[in-house]
Amino acid sequence: MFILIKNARILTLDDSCGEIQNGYIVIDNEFISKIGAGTPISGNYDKIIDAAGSLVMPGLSNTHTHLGMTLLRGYADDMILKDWLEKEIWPAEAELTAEDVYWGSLLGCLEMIRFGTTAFCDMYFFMDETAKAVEKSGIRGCLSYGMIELFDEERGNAEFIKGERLVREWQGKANGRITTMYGPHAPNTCSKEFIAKVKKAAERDGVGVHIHVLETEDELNTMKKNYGVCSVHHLDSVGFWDTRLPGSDKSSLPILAAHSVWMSEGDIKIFAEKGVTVSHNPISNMKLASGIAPIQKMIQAGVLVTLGTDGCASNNNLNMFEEMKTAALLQKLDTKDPTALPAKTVVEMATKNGAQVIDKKTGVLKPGNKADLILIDLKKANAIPIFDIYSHLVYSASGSDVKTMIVDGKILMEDYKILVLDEYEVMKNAHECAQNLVKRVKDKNKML
Ligand SMILES: C[C@H]1O[C@@H](n2cnc3c(O)ncnc32)[C@H](O)[C@@H]1O
Ligand SMILES: [Zn+2]
Repeated sequence: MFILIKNARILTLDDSCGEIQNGYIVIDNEFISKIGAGTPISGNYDKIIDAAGSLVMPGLSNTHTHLGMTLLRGYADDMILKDWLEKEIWPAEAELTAEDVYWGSLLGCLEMIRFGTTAFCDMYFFMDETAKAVEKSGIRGCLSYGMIELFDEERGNAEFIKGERLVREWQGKANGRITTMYGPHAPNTCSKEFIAKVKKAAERDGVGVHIHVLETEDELNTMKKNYGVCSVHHLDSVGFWDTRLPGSDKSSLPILAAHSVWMSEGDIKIFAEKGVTVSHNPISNMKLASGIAPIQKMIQAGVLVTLGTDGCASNNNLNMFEEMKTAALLQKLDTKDPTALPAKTVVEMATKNGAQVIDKKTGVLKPGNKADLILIDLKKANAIPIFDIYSHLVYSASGSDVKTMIVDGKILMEDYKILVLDEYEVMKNAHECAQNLVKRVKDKNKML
């Protein structure tokens, strides 16, 4: 497809270009071929989008999700993380089927399209199903199988095989929209030996790693009690944070650390030195009362920080606009400094920073980059006046202001109409799967 977007206000996120008040973008198949001010040269376009009254910007990147968990939205609220996982979520997940994860993932993709997220990093089970949902929905996904070894070698071997198979079968599929990582669940659910094995496999296969780290004080205390050091230092002792392609620099493979709440100054220094990327999930951290990640300190130390929602059972949605606003407000409150985490920094976290771990040719609108972008409706009461576009996006705009989405040069939603999925079918099937899943869990509990 040869697409022209005209009459647009454009936020490129490209430092050398910035904002264009009235301009155009030309998309040639999956790539942006031209961006400029004013009116474009005429061309033989397959499609012309008149973006008058809209802002065109890079799509949002959600760097920590568990998409299959969309079916467990609101299933177990208001609990502490350990009980929530062990008493409610894991027993429910034991009843999940491949079909559940397919429809749950597709529902998640639908919600992300509606709310402007063009790319995400996921860690879950039955990941072939999530990959199929990504293939079908047209968005971009970096997928990992969540390996929970539980310090059991036999279980670890079986988990590792599933993680490895996902990487081998799906890396680069769907025209590169699907990428993969290894997903060891967390330092308190996987042994050091297992994590060292994962590091080697990631380097061998040339993919990154996605892990939960220092999410709760309980994790910090358990690690200190069992190993004498925190999770970051524990994994540092097996070189996990140095996962990289042999002979290349620290940025060669993405190392994605979700949460990173209970970080010491020393932990932050390790992340900065080793090039670890943090996925900050403020809403999940607030809902589970896990704590407040020292994001301001991490950024000052040079850590690349991105944003994620976490799964729908701890958020309870996939709305990155809510995540952006919460991230900004929470750092201000925590540091008692209203200048902490300004709006521009938050928008960068949700776009170009996230793109660094998913696809480096996205996250910034410039020629040669992939055409992953969204149109935000500015003809809305909450968009008048706009003195600063970053302020609007973080403090006033909402996910429902996203009217059009293009990923890899393909239009997924236009003027609020989803073009790639039968929205009703997805919602109906996901709803049925959720009801049946909960019934199976209840029946099983009755038998116990
Ligand atoms: C992949 C597994 O991870 C589980 N999970 C979901 N949210 C969290 C969280 O906040 N911390 C740790 N683990 C989490 C998910 O239920 C799967 O079992
Ligand atoms: Zn998580």
